[in-house]
Amino acid sequence: MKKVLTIAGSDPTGGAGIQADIKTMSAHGVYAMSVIVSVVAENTMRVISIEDISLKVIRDQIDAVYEDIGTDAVKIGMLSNSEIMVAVAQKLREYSPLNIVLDPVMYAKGGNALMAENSIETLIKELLPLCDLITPNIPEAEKITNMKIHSIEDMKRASEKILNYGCKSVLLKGGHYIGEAIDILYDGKDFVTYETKRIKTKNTHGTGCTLSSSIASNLALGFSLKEAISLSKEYITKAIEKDINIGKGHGPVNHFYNFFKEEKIYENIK
Ligand SMILES: Nc1ncnc2c1ncn2[C@@H]1O[C@H](COP(=O)(O)OP(=O)(O)OP(=O)(O)O)[C@@H](O)[C@H]1O
Ligand SMILES: Cc1ncc(CO)c(N)n1
Repeated sequence: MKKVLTIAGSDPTGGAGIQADIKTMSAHGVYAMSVIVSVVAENTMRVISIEDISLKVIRDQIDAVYEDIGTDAVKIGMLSNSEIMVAVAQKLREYSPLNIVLDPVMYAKGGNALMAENSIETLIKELLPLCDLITPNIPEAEKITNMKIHSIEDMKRASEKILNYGCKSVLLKGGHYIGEAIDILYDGKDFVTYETKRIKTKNTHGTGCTLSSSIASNLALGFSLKEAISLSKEYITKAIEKDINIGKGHGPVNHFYNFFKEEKIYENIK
């Protein structure tokens, strides 16, 4: 069985963060593990409070995973400050896991900060060079590159700039763009566009967490990066489409619909 680790924050209402990651990974037939770096008291409407786990316990959790089980892919989500980023980066350098997917979470859907503004430099310096893929949304890409993104051309220019910081590839997500839901992959050679129709819904809490966990799972299962993203784009689109309408705000997506029966490619899960 393939094993995937998420290093991220937790959401007690189960729509984003660690909980969304574990649901997504389980739906892909991989064994999910988690290192919790912050406990976020949040729901579909707002963030109430955030408590970071101590650096020691973050490091110990990562050691616990690698001492015993190991990973085929790692998804990194919310890292709330520079000290946590440095601690996680140091452990990643120590264990050199394959298939690192970084979702540079900065804000919750309601606009609350999940990452300290002054830690962007650390994110760029410490974590980007370790990543196989980074999956920023448009506001996150704007912060990383210090440029405004208003068009597909701007998305491409921003991806080139982010790749120069040392990660192997960039998937710039267009969930926040007007028009269709267009994500663009840049791997240093080609731009690949993944486009679906925009679904009319308010229930998009945790879409980024779900997409990055799905990509990490598909990479662990042995798919190439381009295949993994294509399958994951299909997964997130169906998860948004099969609306479950939970909560009073931006509700979670659906991990419970049996996508596998529809997807021949998943018949051989071991
Ligand atoms: N309304 C929508 N219809 C179809 N696809 C969508 C919609 N909203 C987002 N997506 C897709 O969902 C994925 C996640 O993108 P998005 O930009 O929403 O991430 P995000 O802002 O990081 O999410 P979050 O921070 O809430 O976890 C992308 O593939 C994007 O194209
Ligand atoms: C813990 C956590 N991670 C990520 C996001 C972004 O969706 C969120 N709202 N909460």
